[in-house]
Amino acid sequence: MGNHSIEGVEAKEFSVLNCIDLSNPDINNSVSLLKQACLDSGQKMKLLRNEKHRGYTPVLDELLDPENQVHVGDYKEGYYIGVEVAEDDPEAQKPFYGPNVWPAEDFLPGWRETMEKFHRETIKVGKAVARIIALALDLDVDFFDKPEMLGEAIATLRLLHYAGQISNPSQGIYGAGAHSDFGLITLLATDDVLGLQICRDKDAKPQTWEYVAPLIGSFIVNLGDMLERWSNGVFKSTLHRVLGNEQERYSIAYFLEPSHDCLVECLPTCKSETNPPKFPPVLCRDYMNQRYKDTHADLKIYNNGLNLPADTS
Ligand SMILES: O=C(O)CCC(=O)C(=O)O
Ligand SMILES: [Fe+2]
Repeated sequence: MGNHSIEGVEAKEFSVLNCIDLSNPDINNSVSLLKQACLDSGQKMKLLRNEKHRGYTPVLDELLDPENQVHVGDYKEGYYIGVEVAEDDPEAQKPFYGPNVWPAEDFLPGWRETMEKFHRETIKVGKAVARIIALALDLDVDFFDKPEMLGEAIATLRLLHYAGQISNPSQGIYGAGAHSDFGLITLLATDDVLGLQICRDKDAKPQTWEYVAPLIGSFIVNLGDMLERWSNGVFKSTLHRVLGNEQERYSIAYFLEPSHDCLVECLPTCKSETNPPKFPPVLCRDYMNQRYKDTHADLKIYNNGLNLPADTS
């Protein structure tokens, strides 16, 4: 990370955050193992995500932009891995805590260990970025480190695979529909296939979309909707989408949200008499439940085994 102060730094210079070096040979290994797993669709459905949002999410399971996606979901499949909490631990009562869904060790040897390590290491990066955000908002540097914040974070790793379905915005076909992520920030690692686009000014009409150039060995940092709410719009959440071309693409998203019981409300440093809060306070668990419900297929559609949402392409 560079030594720039936040104030007065042009938005472009924030790309110095790309210099966080997390290159880890294990990750390459896990990507090839994941590819192997993707070839076996019977296995995948055995690992189907559960009501805690852990496990495999099939193509079209998620629909992020219902207005433009004409009711066909995202052409991506994924695998959610959250904070591992044993079934008999009282914390597992919380909607986003519980045991993960893991493939059998002999099916993907070492995979669980690699993913758990990635989860542990990435949260440290997320907290480091959160400290910079805290300073930029005139808060104590450790504001987001408190237990009710990221001390007991909901932190979800999601491995994503785009099989090469070509997107066609005029027909509402997207790798991932336009959206902003739900939480504080998302750390995104991608392969070298172009696909991710951001819209810098989400209120502009028409919207302008630009590709984000992949940079191997670095994270793209997307700002989430809770940060927009906390900061009263000082930080706008990043509107983004993925366009597929015929190339296969892989990415890893690490979504960082505060504790279940965190009340996300306008920060004292972001409001004044002339600038009152723009958003009502929300409880993190309620907000997350609603956002997942709004964007993911009802699990009941999978009751008949391999039934996927209708693909009208
Ligand atoms: O695959 C990507 O680059 C982005 C994925 C994404 O935006 C998401 O899963 O929320
Ligand atoms: Fe996203």
